[in-house]
Amino acid sequence: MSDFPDVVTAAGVSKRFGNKTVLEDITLAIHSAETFGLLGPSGSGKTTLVKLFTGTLQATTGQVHVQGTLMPKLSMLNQIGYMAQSDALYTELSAKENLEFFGALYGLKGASLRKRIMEVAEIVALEKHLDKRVDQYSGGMKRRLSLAAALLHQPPILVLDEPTVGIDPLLRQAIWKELKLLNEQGTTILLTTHVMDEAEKCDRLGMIREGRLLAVDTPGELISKTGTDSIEEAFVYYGGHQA
Ligand SMILES: Nc1ncnc2c1ncn2[C@@H]1O[C@H](COP(=O)(O)OP(=O)(O)OP(=O)(O)O)[C@@H](O)[C@H]1O
Repeated sequence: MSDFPDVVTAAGVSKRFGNKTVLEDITLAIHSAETFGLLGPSGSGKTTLVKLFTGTLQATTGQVHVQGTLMPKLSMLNQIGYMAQSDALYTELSAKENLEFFGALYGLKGASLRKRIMEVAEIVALEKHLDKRVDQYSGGMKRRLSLAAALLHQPPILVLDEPTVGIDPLLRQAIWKELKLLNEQGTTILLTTHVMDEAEKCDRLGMIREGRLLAVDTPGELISKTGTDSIEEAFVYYGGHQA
């Protein structure tokens, strides 16, 4: 487990593209070994925010720190498993070759890489499809392979941008079980979601709309503070459209 109680922090973070402000004055701390969900409608800035956390983008103003290190910082890549929204896979290669490639990037090799590939393939139920070329994969299989790639190097921080889109409910449950297990073992998980029942599984939620963080709390507190019956209603209360 990390020595830093707040593993990922944003302090007064704004992000502009040209003259368009996409994130405005975001201050947020993600605690060690929690599952933190970012919930917001399409275009609200979730992906941009996670890209700032992974160091894929740089804040226009304000600061992002990961484990106390100012981002972006290339050397922090090993600490983060990032599953982007669009799958960054080599479609002309097999799933196994993709995992070998990503494993090598993280310095894994030989028997330990082979063992780890089997472990992550099992987590996402792709062990029987490892030799198939990725261009023969369905959308959901590609998502699962992307998740497997993010898990390969056992990073202390997982950043998952809509991890279960296109994944059937049974497998989604299995993946959540695995995420919770990783959590218990000390992995910090930050994810974005549109799915309300997933939001309820998070330890804390950040509700985001039009680039602003509207509220951060546990699902239970968000519901009781707003006097509503569900996360969906709480989100609407805070001025969000239904996600
Ligand atoms: N590189 C870019 N240049 C200009 N505008 C951008 C860029 N990247 C994102 N945006 C804009 O920033 C806003 C937030 O986008 P972002 O992808 O962060 O939202 P999101 O909440 O993740 O949406 P979704 O749920 O649909 O993925 C959108 O209006 C988008 O068009």
